[in-house]
Amino acid sequence: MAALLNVENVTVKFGGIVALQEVDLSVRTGQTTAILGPNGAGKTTLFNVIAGSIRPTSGNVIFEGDDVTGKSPSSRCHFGIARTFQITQPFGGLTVLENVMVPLVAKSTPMHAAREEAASYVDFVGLSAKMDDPARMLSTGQRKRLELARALATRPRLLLLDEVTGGVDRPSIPQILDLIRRMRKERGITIVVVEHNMEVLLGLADDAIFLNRGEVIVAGSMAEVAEHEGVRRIYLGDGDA
Ligand SMILES: Nc1ncnc2c1ncn2[C@@H]1O[C@H](COP(=O)(O)OP(=O)(O)OP(=O)(O)O)[C@@H](O)[C@H]1O
Repeated sequence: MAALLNVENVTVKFGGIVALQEVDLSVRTGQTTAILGPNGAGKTTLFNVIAGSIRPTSGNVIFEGDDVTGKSPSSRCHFGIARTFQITQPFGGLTVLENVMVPLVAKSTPMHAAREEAASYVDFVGLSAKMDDPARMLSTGQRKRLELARALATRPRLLLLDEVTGGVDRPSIPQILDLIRRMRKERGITIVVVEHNMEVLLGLADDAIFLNRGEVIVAGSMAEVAEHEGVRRIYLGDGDA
């Protein structure tokens, strides 16, 4: 299957710290890819390199054949790359619907069409009943769903999810995972996730890359990577930590 995104030989240095060392990653079209690793492994740095908020010291990021390495996050958004944040950032004073309309209006969608399209995303994430409530009234799980609706409103082909179940109460997690799976299946969106919960990862990801100290230790199918002893040690508590 063709790759939608390729990270090629990317190194990121912060002063003397090498956060990523010659990392390659291929994200297959229509699949969900997980970035795994212990604390400080470079997961967030790799995520930010793909999102465009960190520019690599060397190496390239190629999206659908275009070199987007030097492009800003907002310009990547036009290419079809969207991201969510670990700490959600809705406009608290705007309603749920208005929050989802923002990216559409920013793309010069006429107001009536923006309202209609935004309502379809609000419905897709299961927040129709909250449509006219101010975003600040939402629970953490509902905010995560609003974040997904806002991401959909950028009409992405690649969606980057940062700890999408972080801070969400356990009973609400399956609904969010179901939504993400539907984004992939029904809308064909390719997904990259950074996530600490192995149970979540196993239920979500097709492919995975495992980093340690900025280097790729293993990459392949999620099932294969989950069997790697380094992954088992960190995520499943096998052996000495
Ligand atoms: N802005 C920065 N300035 C200096 N060093 C940084 C910066 N961002 C990350 N680092 C360092 O780069 C390395 C990789 O960090 P990164 O946050 O990517 O790891 P991570 O795998 O996401 O870790 P965690 O699971 O703890 O979030 C770490 O040594 C970190 O201290």
